[in-house]
Amino acid sequence: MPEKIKRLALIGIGLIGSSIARGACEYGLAEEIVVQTRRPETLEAAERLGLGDRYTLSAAEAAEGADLVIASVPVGAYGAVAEEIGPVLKPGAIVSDVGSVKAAVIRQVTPFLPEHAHFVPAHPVAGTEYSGPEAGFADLFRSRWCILTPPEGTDAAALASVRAFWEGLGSNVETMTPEHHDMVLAITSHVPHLIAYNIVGTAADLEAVTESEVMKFAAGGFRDFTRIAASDPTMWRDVFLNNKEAVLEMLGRFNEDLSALQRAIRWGDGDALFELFNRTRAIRRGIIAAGQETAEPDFGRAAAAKTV
Ligand SMILES: NC(=O)c1ccc[n+]([C@@H]2O[C@H](COP(=O)([O-])OP(=O)(O)OC[C@H]3O[C@@H](n4cnc5c(N)ncnc54)[C@H](O)[C@@H]3O)[C@@H](O)[C@H]2O)c1
Ligand SMILES: O=C(O)C(=O)C[C@]1(C(=O)O)C=C[C@@H](O)C=C1
Repeated sequence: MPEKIKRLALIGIGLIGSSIARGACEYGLAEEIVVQTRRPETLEAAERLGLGDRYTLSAAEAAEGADLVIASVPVGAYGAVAEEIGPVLKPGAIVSDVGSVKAAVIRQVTPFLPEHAHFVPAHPVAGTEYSGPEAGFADLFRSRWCILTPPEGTDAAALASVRAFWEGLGSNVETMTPEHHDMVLAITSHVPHLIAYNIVGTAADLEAVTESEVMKFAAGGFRDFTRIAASDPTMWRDVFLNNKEAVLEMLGRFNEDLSALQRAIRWGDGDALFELFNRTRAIRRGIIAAGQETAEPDFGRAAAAKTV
């Protein structure tokens, strides 16, 4: 059991912030939780759901006197949050985030934090296509990776404290550089989302495919793409704008491999197609065998449905 955080401030209380609140409460990780969000309606929803002990619309008020501040806002908004909370952070306060992109968030946040505070960037690699405080659930992070990307010279005790917090939520914690994180996540998360947005957009644009037909025949693969393509537009706009280089690099590789597949189809090269499909099937089976995924993933839908 990690040492309890005395005062935990949560800035932003959507899917991720509210899941942290629920998990921290369920696993007894904090003595007091202060919840902040910008919109009164969202704050009221958080209060109705009992996600914290105190509620405020001011990030500075939430962060004042907090031992650990975790911001869970869109990737493009962390700088503004840091600017607001920087002046009120107490000596030794730890600031963290959950952004899906790391280098850009570190660039935004660092200039606004005082010397006496510690910044430990984090990214829980767990989510769903839902957003808002109702969508969260305590076990979202259980058995999922949480990647910490501490800048050089990060205070060891602050790093240990953030690691213990995420382990307390059930995550497996790994550390890496922000640049490496952004490259890995570009291919495992960001490009897959772009592909989903693109294929659903293309299908919807095709004249012959009316919206009702898209829904009517969306039973298998396409339906899975529509789930991903339902993810929050603000969040994903910010991810692509802030991980531009890595995404463009991975898209280049992706396009080359897609052209090779196009060529194999054009020239009837069944062996090339079979070899790739066989290899990718083995990858999926390896993931299931390693216990990282069930054969029929539910992506937290059952848990989210209970709370909505
Ligand atoms: N959704 C996922 O699957 C997932 C997974 C891991 C990490 N993340 C990261 O978590 C963060 C939050 O995502 P989420 O899914 O909880 O989103 P969400 O839309 O459910 O919640 C976002 C929260 O940020 C607040 N917010 C929105 N714009 C803001 C702004 N300009 N300034 C201050 N606050 C603002 C909203 O009021 C809300 O409280 C993002 O950085 C995202 O990259 C998301
Ligand atoms: O399961 C989903 O719906 C997700 O998209 C979660 C997912 C992912 O790509 O794996 C999305 C973005 C986050 O930064 C981390 C996790």
